[in-house]
Amino acid sequence: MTQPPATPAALELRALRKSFGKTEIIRGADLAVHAGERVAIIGPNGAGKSTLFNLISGRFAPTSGQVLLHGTRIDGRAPFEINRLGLSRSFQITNIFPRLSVFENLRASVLWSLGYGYAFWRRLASLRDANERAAQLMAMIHLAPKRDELAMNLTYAEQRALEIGITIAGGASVILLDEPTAGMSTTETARFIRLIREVTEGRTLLTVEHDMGVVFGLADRIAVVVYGEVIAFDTPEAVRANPRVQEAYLGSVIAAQQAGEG
Ligand SMILES: Nc1ncnc2c1ncn2[C@@H]1O[C@H](COP(=O)(O)OP(=O)(O)OP(=O)(O)O)[C@@H](O)[C@H]1O
Repeated sequence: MTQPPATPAALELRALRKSFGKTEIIRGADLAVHAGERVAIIGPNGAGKSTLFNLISGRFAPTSGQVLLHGTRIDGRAPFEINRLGLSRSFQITNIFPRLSVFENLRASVLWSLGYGYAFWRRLASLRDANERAAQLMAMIHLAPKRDELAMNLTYAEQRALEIGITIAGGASVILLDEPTAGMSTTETARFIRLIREVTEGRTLLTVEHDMGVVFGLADRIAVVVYGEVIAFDTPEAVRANPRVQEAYLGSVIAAQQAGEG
């Protein structure tokens, strides 16, 4: 009997390498993320985490190796093409239009994802669909009470929630979040982790994160990047107990956090 083909990983990196000039920053990274998994990428400063995100989202082309989205090669493609294939990235620097309301921001993202500008004959139907979808998104990110508030007048945490709404507006199956809770208070962070869990339910999430509380609260698996390589990719418990990770990174981070708390 022939085996049915295995479902491809939602996102896969194969022997990925990236050099800037003569300096190799990503040195053969391998990673396979299952559909529906939430993965945090951690590692010391300068390890190459942002570069990996830039390679995955199409900002940089790799020097060699492959990036696959649901089995389709996306390395070297333009960011908007990768977005159309179902991968959406949110930045620390926001994509929000400050002078548009919450609802208008969401609707603009939905319309963009529908290719509104190119299908004006579908205008009325699209607009109705977009309004409905924007309203759904607004409820998901708990900003319905702020429907008509200009984005510039939201609190920082609300702006980050809106950013997540914009990121998922197109229905992407794979979401990349860059330090989603950076700059938030402890209470806001806890609330935001719950929000991220809710809105990414059924999707695949990759996040770059420095806050170990967020990492251990959010991730099903953790990828540890050190010096341009994925040195461990496992459950939070296994990563925490991994001697190589302890030595290369986590030992010092946990010690620093404990010293900070003490
Ligand atoms: N466009 C670029 N040109 C040249 N060097 C770059 C470029 N982008 C990143 N680098 C270098 O690549 C290395 C890895 O940077 P990267 O930002 O990916 O690390 P990181 O793990 O995200 O670090 P951090 O945790 O501090 O954000 C750094 O030495 C950085 O200077």
